[in-house]
Amino acid sequence: MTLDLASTEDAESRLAALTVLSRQVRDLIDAVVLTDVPEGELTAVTAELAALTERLGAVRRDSPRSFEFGPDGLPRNLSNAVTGAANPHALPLVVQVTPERTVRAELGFRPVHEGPPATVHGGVSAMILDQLLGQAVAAAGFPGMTGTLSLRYRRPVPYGEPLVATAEHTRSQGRKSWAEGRIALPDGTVLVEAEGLFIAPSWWSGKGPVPEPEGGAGGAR
Ligand SMILES: CCCCCCCCCCCCCCCC(=O)SCCNC(=O)CCNC(=O)[C@H](O)C(C)(C)COP(=O)(O)OP(=O)(O)OC[C@H]1O[C@@H](n2cnc3c(N)ncnc32)[C@H](O)[C@@H]1OP(=O)(O)O
Repeated sequence: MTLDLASTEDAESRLAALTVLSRQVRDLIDAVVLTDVPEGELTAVTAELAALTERLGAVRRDSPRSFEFGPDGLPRNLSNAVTGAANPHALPLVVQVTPERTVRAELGFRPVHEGPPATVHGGVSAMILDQLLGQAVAAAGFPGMTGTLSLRYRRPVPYGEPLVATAEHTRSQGRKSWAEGRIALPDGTVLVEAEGLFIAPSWWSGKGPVPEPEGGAGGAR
């Protein structure tokens, strides 16, 4: 097999442009949440956005990009809801694997993540920790799907401030693996902590039928 370097470069260049677009859309989302412009301006911007949405939809995939290997040989998921640089919904969380095979991410929430006043929505914190714990079991060599995730919300999570999230694999038994993690202030004060059970599905080892997601397409992660 020969690698078509020109088309690989083209694909990477297009993905870089998609990443820049996603960043711009994040800025747009933030602007929408905080805007106080008059109604006429809201209506005018909405019309422009409808036109832009139509342009982007002119050529459409059936489902988001899934796991793939980047030019560096490492797996990536540019469309992931938490880590995907090419998904405007994602923070995106940038997760580092430590030499001890634990995981760590520096993060900052934004007003768009607000639940209670001046506080990050608890479901958003849960989403971040689900991803981080999942990456912790994967980094330890035991990837799986979330079976259970339990959280203890110790203090309100602020947005607009630097935070640190960490997680580590704690044990495995058969197809089940457990991990713990937390979101903390830079001084180590824990705001939310989580424990999760991750299960390597029977169908990964060909021992069971691959379930169809309820409601049709869109099940790929
Ligand atoms: C291309 C390269 C890729 C590289 C790779 C990189 C990885 C990069 C990391 C990504 C990190 C993503 C992190 C986000 C992770 C999500 O968000 S995953 C999405 C959320 N979770 C889901 O959608 C899971 C939905 N549930 C399922 O698919 C299935 O129920 C499960 C959990 C896979 C289990 O299915 P199954 O394999 O058929 O399990 P089954 O044989 O029935 O049960 C096995 C055992 O587990 C127990 N069990 C089953 N379900 C549960 C449960 N929910 N709770 C507790 N126990 C359970 C059973 O009781 C049984 O126990 P034992 O009898 O053995 O003691």
